[in-house]
Amino acid sequence: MNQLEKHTILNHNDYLSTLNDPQREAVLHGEGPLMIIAGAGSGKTRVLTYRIAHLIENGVDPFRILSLTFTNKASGEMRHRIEGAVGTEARNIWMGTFHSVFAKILRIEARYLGYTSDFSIYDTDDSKSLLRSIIKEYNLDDKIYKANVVFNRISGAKNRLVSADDYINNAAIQADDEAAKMKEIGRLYKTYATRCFQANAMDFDDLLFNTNVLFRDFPDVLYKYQHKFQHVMVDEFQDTNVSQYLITRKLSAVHRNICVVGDDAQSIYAFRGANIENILNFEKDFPDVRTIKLEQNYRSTGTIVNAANSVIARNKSQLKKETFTANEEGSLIDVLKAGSDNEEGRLVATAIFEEKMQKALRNENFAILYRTNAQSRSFEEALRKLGIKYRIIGGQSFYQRKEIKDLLAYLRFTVNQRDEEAFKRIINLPKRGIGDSTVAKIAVAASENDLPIWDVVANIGNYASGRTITPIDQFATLIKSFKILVEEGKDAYEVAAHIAKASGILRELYEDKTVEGLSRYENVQELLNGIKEFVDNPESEDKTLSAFLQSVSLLTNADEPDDNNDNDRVTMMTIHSAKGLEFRNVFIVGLEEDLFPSQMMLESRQDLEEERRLFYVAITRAEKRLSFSYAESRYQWGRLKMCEPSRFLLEVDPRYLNASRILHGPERDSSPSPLSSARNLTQRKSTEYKPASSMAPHVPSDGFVPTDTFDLAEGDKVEHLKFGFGEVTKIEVNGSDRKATVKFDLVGEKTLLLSFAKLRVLK
Ligand SMILES: Nc1ncnc2c1ncn2[C@@H]1O[C@H](COP(=O)(O)OP(=O)(O)OP(=O)(O)O)[C@@H](O)[C@H]1O
Ligand SMILES: [Mg+2]
Repeated sequence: MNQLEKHTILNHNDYLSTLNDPQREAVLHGEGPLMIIAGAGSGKTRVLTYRIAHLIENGVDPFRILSLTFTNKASGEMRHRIEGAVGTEARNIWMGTFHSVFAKILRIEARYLGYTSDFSIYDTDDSKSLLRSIIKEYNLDDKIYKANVVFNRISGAKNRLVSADDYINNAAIQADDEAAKMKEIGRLYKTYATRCFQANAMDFDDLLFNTNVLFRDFPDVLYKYQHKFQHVMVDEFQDTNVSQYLITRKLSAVHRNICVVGDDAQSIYAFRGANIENILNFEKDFPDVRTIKLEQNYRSTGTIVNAANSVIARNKSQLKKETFTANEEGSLIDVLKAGSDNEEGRLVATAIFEEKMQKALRNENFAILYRTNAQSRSFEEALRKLGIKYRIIGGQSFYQRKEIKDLLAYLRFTVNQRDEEAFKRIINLPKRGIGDSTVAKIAVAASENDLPIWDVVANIGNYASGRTITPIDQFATLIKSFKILVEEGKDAYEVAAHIAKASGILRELYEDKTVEGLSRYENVQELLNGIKEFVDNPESEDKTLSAFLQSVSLLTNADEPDDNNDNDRVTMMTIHSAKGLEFRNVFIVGLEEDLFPSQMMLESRQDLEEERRLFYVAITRAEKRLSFSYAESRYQWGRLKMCEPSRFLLEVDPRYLNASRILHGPERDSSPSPLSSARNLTQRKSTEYKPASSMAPHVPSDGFVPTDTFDLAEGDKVEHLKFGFGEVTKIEVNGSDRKATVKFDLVGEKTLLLSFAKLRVLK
């Protein structure tokens, strides 16, 4: 069963009977604003789905329903389920992410903003590359003005609806950046925005920013959509930012049928401007809102729900709500302790292997969740060695691969000859002897003369002389020949297949006989297959290249196309992209200080609380079984670094942790290959997994050791790495599960699990 089939397709008659009372009340709620703020797994998304089905069954035209979700995948699943209830009419719902839905509206209304409907969408790489060239053109110090940092500043401004001019004219807004010695952000922002506009391109933030401008400056356009959308629904409402909220509020101002669902405890995008205030503002903006509470969790075992509650209760800023479950208690949470990151990979992979065998599970029942994408490597290697298939959501996804971006850049430039980033990517690809400085000169000439880049390229004789003219002329002729195909009305596949050949991309990859070359060649083939599928799909009304580009430009990393025949894979992804999803068994890995909570999030209480919400999101993805893991050392920037268990491990009520199963790896990182160990499970178990109590003491130089390696008694004075000095007031032993209650001078009483709390006894 995959994620999709797991949810039985809605049956026309019986779906109301599968809801509890408050859920049914929400589904049947008639006109007027509705808000559901409720804990994880309580059926918010289910309510939204059934509500849409119910509206359609009662005569609401699907074209007049707008439903905003977090990933395209989530909206695909929703649509699929609604289709089961109401039939193909479900395809007409305006459903998708904020970005995809508003890109669609912006294409229709592009002319109001001075764009053509073929505008390109710059991804983050394009944006940063453009900024890098501007920073260079201005001769700014790129150690202070890092493209990444500048990009984030501009993005932050856009998400607060601050335009470049607003920025330049407002000293208060600039204060932060000036304090960071970045006085030039305003000028960079302004030039960046101008260059994007000249390139007929919008970046991700512009899709929201420009939608706001469109609705602010063109009341008749707003009027049209306000009247069109009779019902507006928003899932994951806690993560909408100001700009998204404003759009939804305006769109629902006429009919006032707005239904938002979310969970403040799962708000994890404050760094992108998401604002819990939205939830509070909603009640002000819609004083007649009907608020419905959902308190029963249907997803997870009692242990998992209680563990999650014990963690989130530590956050000061949260709305009061209770979650309980009628599901079984389930097994305790395992804690896997590894000597190194490689060993952590092996422990997790072997645990998956064993659980699969013992319970006859499938790969897709498992998910490994980490804080940062870079952590995937050790798990990938270990899973591969055990022959367990996996899929990485995010990271180097298909559409991020170089050869795919190269061909897409050709396609983009064919459709929009003002696209500066696409131009830079392809002008010398395959190599034509056109150097970076020539490319920079072309960009500057275009910018100085306020011309689209294409006008300079197509008339290069007017702007340059010498050797470079011939290859640029040839390039211009090539692009013109591609444009003719589009103008003749050829479909996306015909044009793209021709471009792949005529540009020389396919030939170059074909001639590269290395393994990487071959796989790149296959990737390009795969992209062409995808375009063919798009063209042949009866659901694609518009089969032009431009329509295809629109459909792929907003695929987020979480929206990787599933490999049809091979869905049975372990899922690996960051916690951020796991939002809204659920898996039978979940491993939360890398639970170490500075990694999770991330070092960057330790500076303020707000940041730490956001990080804790992220931990809460991770825990609540699990249905039946949850495991934590951490490594005692890992390489970072080429140096071996000792790591300390995450404070979050200590924050989970120890009642829910399976201390007797704190699984240790071998003392040193010299275990046999996991493949051979998998064949000898029983034998390996006795050598590799040692219960905590039988571990030989390993005393690091700082004197802090897991306390179960020596005797500790009530009355002992101890020092803890995080909590400081304290006195042991109680010791509890339950099998090999040992806990100590310590009264700390600074932070008060804490109950610690002795197998991983690192204490030093003061004699
Ligand atoms: N009344 C119900 N009876 C049986 N199963 C239910 C019921 N309500 C929800 N579920 C199931 O519980 C699980 C969680 O539901 P859902 O994903 O809608 O929760 P959610 O509140 O959106 O969670 P999250 O906050 O993580 O997004 C799903 O598998 C869903 O099908
Ligand atoms: Mg949900």
